[in-house]
Amino acid sequence: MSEIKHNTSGTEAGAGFVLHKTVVLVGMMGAGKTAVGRALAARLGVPFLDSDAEIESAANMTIPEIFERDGEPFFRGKESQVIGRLLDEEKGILSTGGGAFLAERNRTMISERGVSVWLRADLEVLWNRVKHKDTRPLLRTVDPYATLRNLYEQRVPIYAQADLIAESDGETSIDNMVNRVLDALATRPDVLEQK
Ligand SMILES: Nc1ncnc2c1ncn2[C@@H]1O[C@H](COP(=O)(O)OP(=O)(O)OP(=O)(O)O)[C@@H](O)[C@H]1O
Ligand SMILES: O=C(O)C1=C[C@@H](O)[C@@H](O)[C@H](O)C1
Ligand SMILES: [Mg+2]
Repeated sequence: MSEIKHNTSGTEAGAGFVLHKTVVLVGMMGAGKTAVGRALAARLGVPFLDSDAEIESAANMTIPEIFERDGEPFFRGKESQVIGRLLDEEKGILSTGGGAFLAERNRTMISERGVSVWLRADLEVLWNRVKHKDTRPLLRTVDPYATLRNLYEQRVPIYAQADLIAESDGETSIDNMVNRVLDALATRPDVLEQK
């Protein structure tokens, strides 16, 4: 990876890009925020940040353990703090947790200090990606598919407020998703400038 230079105007990355604002990936569980965010950061040679991973390492607990011991409102408080800190610390690619964009204060921080990209996927695609894993406490219900569907219906209108959208269908590889996010960012040279 090429050397990363931090300065007041942006993070100078490899491949002739300068990142002027943090790119914040939002969307449902299983949308690919973590997987695509990591690959996008590697492609651009900029830092990769993940709010779920930061919360887990700060607490030295997994997300299901935090939900179980301290409850969801406690987790949401930590999530806001971590997103605020990561947006302040350095410019990079920030993958959020699936519920992060729902809180108005988080949306305000993100729109003031970054640019949001909604990784949109159909419910069935999301379900196929999350159904085998037990790491998402909100899906630990008697009917996790119905729970996911309810969350999807409630949340889609809020994710739709993101600045940009990249579509993820069942056939799109993680690398192709990176290209789609870059295509969306091509409309925003104020965020990602190609030298
Ligand atoms: N476009 C894709 N093609 C193939 N697999 C994908 C794609 N996007 C995500 N996946 C896979 O789906 C699973 C869930 O993806 P990921 O963990 O990145 O979702 P997330 O949006 O970060 O979810 P959460 O909100 O729970 O953190 C992972 O195994 C990931 O590798
Ligand atoms: O969609 C959600 O509300 C969540 C998604 C995950 O990323 C974690 O942040 C947590 O499991 C909650
Ligand atoms: Mg994730």
